[in-house]
Amino acid sequence: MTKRITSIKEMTAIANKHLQAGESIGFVPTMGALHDGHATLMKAAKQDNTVTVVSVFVNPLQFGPNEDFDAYPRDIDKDEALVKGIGIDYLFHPSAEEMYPKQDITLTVGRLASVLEGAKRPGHFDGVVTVVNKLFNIIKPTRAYFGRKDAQQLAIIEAMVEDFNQDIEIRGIDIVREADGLAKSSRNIYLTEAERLEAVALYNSLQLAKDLIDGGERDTAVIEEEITRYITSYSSGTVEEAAVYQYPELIKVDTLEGRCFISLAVKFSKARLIDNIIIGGTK
Ligand SMILES: Nc1ncnc2c1ncn2[C@@H]1O[C@H](COP(=O)(O)OP(=O)(O)OP(=O)(O)O)[C@@H](O)[C@H]1O
Ligand SMILES: CC(C)(CO)[C@@H](O)C(=O)[O-]
Ligand code: BAL
Repeated sequence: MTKRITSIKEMTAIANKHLQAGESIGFVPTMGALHDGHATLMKAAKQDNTVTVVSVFVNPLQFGPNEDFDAYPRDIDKDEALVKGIGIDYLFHPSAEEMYPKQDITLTVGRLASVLEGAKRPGHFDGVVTVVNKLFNIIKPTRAYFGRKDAQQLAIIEAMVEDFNQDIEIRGIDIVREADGLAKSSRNIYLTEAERLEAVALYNSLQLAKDLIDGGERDTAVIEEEITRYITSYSSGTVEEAAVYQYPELIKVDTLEGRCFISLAVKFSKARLIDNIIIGGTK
């Protein structure tokens, strides 16, 4: 039975009770509009831990002034049904007033946020680490689960727990995709019918890049150009970013070497989608 909790005080008391009993807490932070990608994170949390917590909170701090905070899909009852179906113990769903009564102090990420999504969405990762820190302090997880779809977010959270000496194991979970390869995302609902069909171009272009790499291509400029050419030829989307970065250092590389990922951001009429493929490593 899942218990829905909106109060920070109650959530913390429950977390303390479980930790004092020697139980482990697995935590999945989300912004709701839950889908199979989130479900995979939840199942991993359930498998690894005694107690599981999922948070649903559309965090105002990580949205820019011209972004989709108001339009972001919200349906807590539907989310609760999915969370219940998986057998999660607690659904933490605080209000913005509960989470940010004062907001006198927020965190800043620095270099890791100066590229990729951080460069395109100024302040975004400051908002993410601020809310994830608060959620970690409230829920005190033993392990926390993040999707590899948001590769830069995962790298930043890993750096945060290291820099702040937080004794929390961060687990990255592989990207869950639709049957045609499109990465599952709450924002896919913004796609028109025609764009939904075209959006498979993101995945296909990353597969094309993988084929080039498997065929020996090491020049990242060539790989980036091919991805852009493919997306532009097969969809109406605009490529905002197609770039190869070292993971987890998030340094742009000219030649493929070691653990890298190709990051892709494409803007359709309303939806801005991201995807990536990891090369030469496991994270
Ligand atoms: N397709 C997916 N595969 C694996 N993990 C995912 C997938 N989609 C989301 N996640 C992960 O779920 C967590 C919560 O993400 P979030 O609630 O923002 O969902 P989302 O579908 O990514 O939404 P958005 O459309 O805002 O990107 C994040 O760690 C994210 O990386
Ligand atoms: C981690 C997160 C829940 C913080 O608001 C969000 O950035 C997300 O859904 O990936
Ligand atoms: N999944 C990342 C959260 C965001 O786009 O704000």
